[in-house]
Amino acid sequence: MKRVCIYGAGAIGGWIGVKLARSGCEVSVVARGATLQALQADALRLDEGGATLQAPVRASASPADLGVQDLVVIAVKAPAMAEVARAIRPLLGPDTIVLTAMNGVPWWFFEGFGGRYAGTRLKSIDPDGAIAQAVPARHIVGCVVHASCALRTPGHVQHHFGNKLIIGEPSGEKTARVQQLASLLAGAGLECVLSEQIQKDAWYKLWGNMTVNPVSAMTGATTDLILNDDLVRGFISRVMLEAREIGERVGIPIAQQPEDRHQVTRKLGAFKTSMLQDVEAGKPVEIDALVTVVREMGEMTGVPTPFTDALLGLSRLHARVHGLY
Ligand SMILES: NC(=O)C1=CN([C@@H]2O[C@H](COP(=O)(O)OP(=O)(O)OC[C@H]3O[C@@H](n4cnc5c(N)ncnc54)[C@H](OP(=O)(O)O)[C@@H]3O)[C@@H](O)[C@H]2O)C=CC1
Ligand SMILES: CC(C)(CO)C(=O)C(=O)O
Repeated sequence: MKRVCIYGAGAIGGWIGVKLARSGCEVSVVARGATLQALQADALRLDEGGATLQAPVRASASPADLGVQDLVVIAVKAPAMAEVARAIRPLLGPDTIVLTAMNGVPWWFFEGFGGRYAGTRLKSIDPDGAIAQAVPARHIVGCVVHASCALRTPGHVQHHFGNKLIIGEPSGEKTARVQQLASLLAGAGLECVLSEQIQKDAWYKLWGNMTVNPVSAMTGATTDLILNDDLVRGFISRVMLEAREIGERVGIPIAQQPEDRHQVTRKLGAFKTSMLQDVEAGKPVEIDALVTVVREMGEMTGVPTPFTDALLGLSRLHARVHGLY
């Protein structure tokens, strides 16, 4: 697995890209705007543990310039996926793996999983099926990112904490290719965990950030302030109980109480969520992949979602008023 393309060299894509390039992969990048300019002039850079690591990469706005890859890492924010789908084709050969390093419920969630819901297309994620058509499910390996990175400047990433990528085939099978990919990522210095059921890992992460992220986006509050406010914490716990019931019905039960999950988030301290960072940067927010989709899955499974609906209505309105949705 030598030829690797990072689609979206922001905080997470840049972090993974530098790691893979320095472990011997031939890394290219699909980028645009200021990031493209920066990477055509200079190396991709990563500040980590007091050192700056550099990796020269081939950057283009056009996937056709980069050609068929062994591995494509998609690390854009969810609202950018429709555009990625329109352009990604030249990167995909018959054996290309597409690793989706993104938060939220991915478009392939019910591929090879979900019992009676198997194969369901989530309209809030992939309204017309164009994403699934552009990236056929056979290419997908799922990925849940447990790390925090931010952009210092375009093409220059600051790693904050966490080094873990949980990966897995949507079917849960331990295929040769997923094991090979896990070795590649581990060889690049990333802690790589092979999941039994990647949908469950994605859902557990979502269980925390589907609430804290939009509340932070609306209020400007860091995670500590959100969890220290009894009324806000009570509200988001009610949203989480709805999501937990939905997860139970689709086959991904969570054997925890919302308070247990809050303890995980509390460990982050006074942390600005990625959605708050997006609001501050004037970038589109990942509301559909984090919240709208839970409402959709509530309708699908017959779980009433009054608290989720309130959170969605308010956060969507906030984002619309600020031109971010
Ligand atoms: N940052 C973090 O710590 C964590 C992030 N995540 C998740 O990882 C995913 C990526 O997040 P993050 O790295 O923070 O996001 P960033 O916004 O930092 O990076 C996304 C990058 O994708 C680029 N991009 C978007 N559309 C295109 C396009 N059509 N062509 C080329 N490049 C494109 C953006 O370019 P441009 O700047 O021009 O828009 C940007 O450089 C998200 O789902 C996020 O929720 C998960 C865990 C932690
Ligand atoms: C803050 C955290 C870790 C949980 O809400 C997160 O996932 C994010 O910032 O996107």
